[in-house]
Amino acid sequence: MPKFAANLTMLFNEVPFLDRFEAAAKAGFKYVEYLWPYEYPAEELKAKLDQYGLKQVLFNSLPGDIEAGEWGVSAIPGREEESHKHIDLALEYALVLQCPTVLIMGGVVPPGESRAKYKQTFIDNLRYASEKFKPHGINIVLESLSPQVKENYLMKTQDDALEIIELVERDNVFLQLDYYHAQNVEGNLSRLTDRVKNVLYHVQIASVPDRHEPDEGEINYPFIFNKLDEIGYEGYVGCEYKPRTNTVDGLTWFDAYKTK
Ligand SMILES: O=C(O)C(=O)[C@H](O)CO
Ligand SMILES: [Mg+2]
Repeated sequence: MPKFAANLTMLFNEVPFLDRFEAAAKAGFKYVEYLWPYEYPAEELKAKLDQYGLKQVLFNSLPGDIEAGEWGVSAIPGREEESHKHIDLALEYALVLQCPTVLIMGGVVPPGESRAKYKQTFIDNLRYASEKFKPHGINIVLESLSPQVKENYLMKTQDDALEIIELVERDNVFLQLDYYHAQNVEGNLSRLTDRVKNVLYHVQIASVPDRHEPDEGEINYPFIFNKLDEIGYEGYVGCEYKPRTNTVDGLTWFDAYKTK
């Protein structure tokens, strides 16, 4: 049975961020993820995790200048030094938070720019991250994003991410499969799950088309959860969705999976 992680960036927005740890624990979650921890001292977040008996299972490297449309700098030629600073900072936080996995954000490839150059830049920076994280047993994941969320992001299909994982040639770089994006871009989710299973390390879920709770829309998540069990997936499943109304009211789907 999947191990579900509350995504505190998307869930429990009814309360301030630092109160979401308690809310998630009260709702029955044992694991949490969120996009970026950097607004708070790592020690303060670790104290929250400990206070509510939660394990942090994922967070991301910094996104760069979101206002300017950036979504990661590690794929952007000329920003290598900044990328390495982001990676070093992510390592600092991962060690304090005892978080086993970091998503390294690649970046947007502006129209007219060489995708090949961005891809090679990302590969080089991932190798840097791999070397830094390896001694601490921390793994890296890459995620492909649908154009309606982030147009011209370096990785759109799962094959885009698989290609980079292969080219990086490091044994601590894996795939984060977000079924919301995968359904929007390519569908065929059960066969896709089979195809990526050897490098599948983190999963995220949300309904399609509205990115709400996994109990509506065009994806049959109970079937997907059984599929993940079938392939022996032992990672986490991040609940990265926008609640229809109130987070807790929308968690009825979770009742069947909550570890008592
Ligand atoms: O956008 C998503 O689906 C993510 O999981 C990343 O955290 C940010 O792109
Ligand atoms: Mg995601």
